[in-house]
Amino acid sequence: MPRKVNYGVDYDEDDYDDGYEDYDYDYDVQENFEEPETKQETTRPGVWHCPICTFDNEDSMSSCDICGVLRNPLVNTRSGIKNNTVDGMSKYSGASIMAKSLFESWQHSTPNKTLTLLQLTDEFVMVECNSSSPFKFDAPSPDDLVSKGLRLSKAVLRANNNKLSSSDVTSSVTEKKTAVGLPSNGKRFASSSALMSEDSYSSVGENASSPSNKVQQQSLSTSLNNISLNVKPGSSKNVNAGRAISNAHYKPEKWMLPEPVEDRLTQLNLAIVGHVDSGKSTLSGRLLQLSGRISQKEMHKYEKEAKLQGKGSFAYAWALDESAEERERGITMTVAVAYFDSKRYHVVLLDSPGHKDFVPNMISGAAQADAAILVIDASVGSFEAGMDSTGGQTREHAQLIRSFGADQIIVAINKMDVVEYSKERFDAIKLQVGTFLRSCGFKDSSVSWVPLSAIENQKLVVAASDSRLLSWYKGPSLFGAIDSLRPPARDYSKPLVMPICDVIKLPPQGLVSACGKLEAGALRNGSKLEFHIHHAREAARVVKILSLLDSRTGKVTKKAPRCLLAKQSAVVEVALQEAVCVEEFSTCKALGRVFLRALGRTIAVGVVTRIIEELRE
Ligand SMILES: Nc1nc2c(ncn2[C@@H]2O[C@H](COP(=O)(O)OP(=O)(O)OP(=O)(O)O)[C@@H](O)[C@H]2O)c(=O)[nH]1
Repeated sequence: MPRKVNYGVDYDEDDYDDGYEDYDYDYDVQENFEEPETKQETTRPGVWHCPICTFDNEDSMSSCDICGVLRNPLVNTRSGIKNNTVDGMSKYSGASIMAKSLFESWQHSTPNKTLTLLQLTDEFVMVECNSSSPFKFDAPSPDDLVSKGLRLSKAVLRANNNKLSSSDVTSSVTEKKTAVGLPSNGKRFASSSALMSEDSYSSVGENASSPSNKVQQQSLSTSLNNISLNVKPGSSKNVNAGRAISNAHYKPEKWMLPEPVEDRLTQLNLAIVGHVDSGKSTLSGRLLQLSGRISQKEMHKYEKEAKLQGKGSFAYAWALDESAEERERGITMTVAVAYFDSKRYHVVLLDSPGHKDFVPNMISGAAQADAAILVIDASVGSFEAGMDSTGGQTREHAQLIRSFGADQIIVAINKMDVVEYSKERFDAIKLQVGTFLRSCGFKDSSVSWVPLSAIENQKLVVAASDSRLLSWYKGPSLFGAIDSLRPPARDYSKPLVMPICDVIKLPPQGLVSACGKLEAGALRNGSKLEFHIHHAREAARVVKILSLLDSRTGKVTKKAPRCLLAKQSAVVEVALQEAVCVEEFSTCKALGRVFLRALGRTIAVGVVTRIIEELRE
């Protein structure tokens, strides 16, 4: 429906460099928009229908189990409250679906090839590209898969470990006990131990002996603590010395360095994240359709099928949400992967689940991301639910994305049609989210804002046609914002590091397949490898809180505090139940980022500063 038009962009062009101390961390900003009338829920016996996300909740629920919106009118639901969480998570392996798609991506560049981890030879893990048939991905839970793969790798590594000389490997295999520094506070450190830019991290890592440099931090939030891991003196010396020597001696072979090829698009792993029902899958489906990856015929099919199931509004989402349960529930449960080309990039789109129960699956996507689109539902109630400090996935996803190293983010303020393309609403959301993103460690210059409507195709590829949006926004479309992202840096000259996102066992042949994102180095047939699994989940125990830190200066303010409160920063020692592969952040950023979760919530983010006890069996 064509409407009126008006004016222009209000991009922040501030370049923040490392001036984190300049930020205003008080992000509990009051909004100054007028609340449009809220929609009324509809009810059927035993269930009430959420007016925002259309989910049918049990009558006992006082707020929507999917999007968190309060029931309207609020009904007394104290008796017989049942936690109607989404179950079946373990049946869906986001990682495996992602693995499948990543193999497809591999095929994209090298047709008819799959990446197969064949076996450990006497000395090395061999990775080979062959034309074996695709794997089966009817996998159990992602974490089961990863830990199974980890165990298997560990077992074989143990058997072969004594044959791996320091010149063959460049980093530690496993660690068991670590000390974690928890800087909290939602603020970044201005100096060595404050929340830093990635460059700052590197330089700090070189001076790890300085007390103020022992803890390095990454993105923080006001509700989160930051963590970093330490090693006991002595053992760390040997561990790090060995690593430094082998890295210093490393010389990439000629084939490892990329040849400048014109006309080849740079690959960009782009995670689509955000609160449940904000429209991530719909937006992803739209992007695929507009970039020609979904044909009109396919789209008609999705529309027809979605209508038949009474889920007409989910037609675009169906392109990504492929399982029957996802479609029936109208939510994404696993990371879906799709591809499209923009002018500059071959985009690998990682559509993440927004529901709180599937944050572990979302993490699989976040770990692969070079950049992210944070989708925000502009409608009244939904945006606020996403920003809720206790359960809002807008906040949690932004923190996780940043803590995995993606420092560029596009904020897609979606469903602008629902708020009549109101500039006031857009500005209020931008103010609140912008302050929060700064507290997570995003520089203003690395954040772009696009008001859009995925359903009405406003501002996705071309200029808006709705006059109300056109009247005040003349900035880039979502495609334009994607093309404005900085290309990801891949360090080909360093030794190979490939954190594994998925491991699939092929029992008949006794083979194990693995896939992951190459963080550094290069890979080809017969490459000698060391595998790291960096988003494995492992039970851990806080052994002791070593010191509290001033979150601005990073200086120790108190030794051995008895407890750690929200927003505080600290160095904490953590013991893991089983060994996992990690590196100190100064050695390898990708393997040095950690976060702690408890009771289904992310409670702290930070980095590994020291490995205390290394398991080398
Ligand atoms: N009015 C309006 N509705 C939208 C828009 N984008 C998505 N929706 C609707 O929002 C609902 C949820 O959309 P999804 O794409 O499934 O949301 P999601 O964020 O992928 O959901 P999860 O992955 O389960 O978190 C659907 O009914 C969509 O039709 C939009 O721009 N405007």
